[in-house]
Amino acid sequence: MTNTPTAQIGVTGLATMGRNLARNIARHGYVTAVHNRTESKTKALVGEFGHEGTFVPAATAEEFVASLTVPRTIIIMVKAGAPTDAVIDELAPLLEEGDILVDGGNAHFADTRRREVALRERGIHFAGVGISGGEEGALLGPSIMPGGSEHAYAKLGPILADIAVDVDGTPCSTHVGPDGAGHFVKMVHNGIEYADMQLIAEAYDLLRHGLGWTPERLAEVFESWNSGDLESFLIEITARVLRAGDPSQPERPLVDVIVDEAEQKGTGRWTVQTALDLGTPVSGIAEAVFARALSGSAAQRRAAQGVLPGPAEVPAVGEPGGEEGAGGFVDAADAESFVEDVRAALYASKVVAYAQGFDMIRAGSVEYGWGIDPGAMATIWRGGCIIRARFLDRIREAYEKQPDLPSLLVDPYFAGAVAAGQEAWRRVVVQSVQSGIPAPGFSSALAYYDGLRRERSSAALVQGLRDLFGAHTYRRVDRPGSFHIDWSGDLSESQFS
Ligand SMILES: NC(=O)C1=CN([C@@H]2O[C@H](COP(=O)(O)OP(=O)(O)OC[C@H]3O[C@@H](n4cnc5c(N)ncnc54)[C@H](OP(=O)(O)O)[C@@H]3O)[C@@H](O)[C@H]2O)C=CC1
Ligand SMILES: O=C(CO)[C@H](O)[C@H](O)COP(=O)(O)O
Repeated sequence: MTNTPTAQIGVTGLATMGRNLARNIARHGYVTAVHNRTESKTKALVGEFGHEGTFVPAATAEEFVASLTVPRTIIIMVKAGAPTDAVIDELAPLLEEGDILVDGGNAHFADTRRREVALRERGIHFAGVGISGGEEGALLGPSIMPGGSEHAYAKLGPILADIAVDVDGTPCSTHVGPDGAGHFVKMVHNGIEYADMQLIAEAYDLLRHGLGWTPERLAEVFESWNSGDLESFLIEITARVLRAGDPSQPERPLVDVIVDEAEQKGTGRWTVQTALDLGTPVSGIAEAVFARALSGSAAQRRAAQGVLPGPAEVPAVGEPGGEEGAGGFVDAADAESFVEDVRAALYASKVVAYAQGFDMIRAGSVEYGWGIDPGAMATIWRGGCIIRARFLDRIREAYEKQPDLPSLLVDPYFAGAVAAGQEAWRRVVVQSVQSGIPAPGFSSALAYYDGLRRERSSAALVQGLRDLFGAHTYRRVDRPGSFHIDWSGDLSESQFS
């Protein structure tokens, strides 16, 4: 099979994401070259969906590159890490100066920076592009976070805007910034995704054990929440999962037969690792990553069961999957107000998680000189991606009004919304502690909120301790400079600068 150069764009890597992305591109009228390491996937795509557009199948990397018009645009959609390097190593020698190579996978932004430099030396434009929306989004319109040079974006931008989902006439794709900026923002997106899911899971856990309601009844609660401030894709699919029955025994809730150990591919962990380097407290994302790790610590969990007691005075909780009204720690008469408290706690904690994520985007942008516009990120996350949510429009507005907003939490709308729910939030955290139902996302978000708003923090004592054991010095509230106490002598103070 020898291809003449007719294809406007190529996609290599035709698994879940690449296959649907290629279909999306072809459906928009682009002649699309398709290639996969294992050729059967290429044949399957063209055999099943060839009628949707003009595909140019290629059996080898050489045929694939030869089928593209010059300068070439190629999107790589393979497993992140070593597989991406392997594909780049195979393609790069076949490319020419001016060609554009796009990595649409979930790459670590540091890898993207490294690859961009290496390929730039060969005259190839490398663009790291974050794509979110899963299988369905890739086909019907994802949210796209393109990084890379202005030059690459000039050619790539219109294609990505065509295939991205549209919200209120605006495509959910915009140039994020140079080199690793797109993958950095995608990484933080996924970190927020972790935090959001953890908070939803905590809300479910508290409601389930607090009220003793069935998952099906709780699905109704989440459905009702989805018509208010919490409206989002994740709340919508929570209702779907809770409503689902076990396919092999439909009267049993699916959620009760799924092993309670959350897995992870790594983007949440990368977010936290990077946040530690940047010094940005993304406690909501960190709690979510650690909660997944704890859930997966099967041996320790087994060892602790029946050994570590819980609170003695808590009434018996209905068996998971038991009858409605089997009993929880909340009095039946208080059920409605408990549901409303949990909703308020979820919303406030979610605002904190997003505020922390946006802080991290700003910190990364400053560190790497990317010039990322946070409001533009909120705009492209309004549709297509996993964290799409009604309140992202509010976040967009907040940054439009004040681009240098110090924290989303001090925007008047969000400050008011969180203040309105804070008493309920505190009640829920107290209740979780008293009942022994862990809610690390809710409680750490509340601790962050209190840490942010208090005039004086406990860190003054930490500084005093550091000065005592290590002469690390401290600053004073009443005059500039660094100071140290002669702790082993006469307790006199000396000034260092
Ligand atoms: N699945 C999702 O919901 C999302 C995934 N992503 C990201 O998109 C990318 C693609 O994801 P997905 O479609 O799920 O596929 P996978 O991450 O499961 O990767 C499978 C693809 O990678 C190819 N591949 C693996 N190793 C190599 C190699 N050494 N050389 C060449 N090709 C290789 C496979 O080829 P072969 O068929 O020959 O094995 C196949 O095409 C990933 O980076 C993922 O993180 C982003 C957003 C959402
Ligand atoms: O990128 C995504 C969505 O935007 C994926 O859904 C994400 O990679 C899932 O991550 P994990 O398996 O770690 O939960």
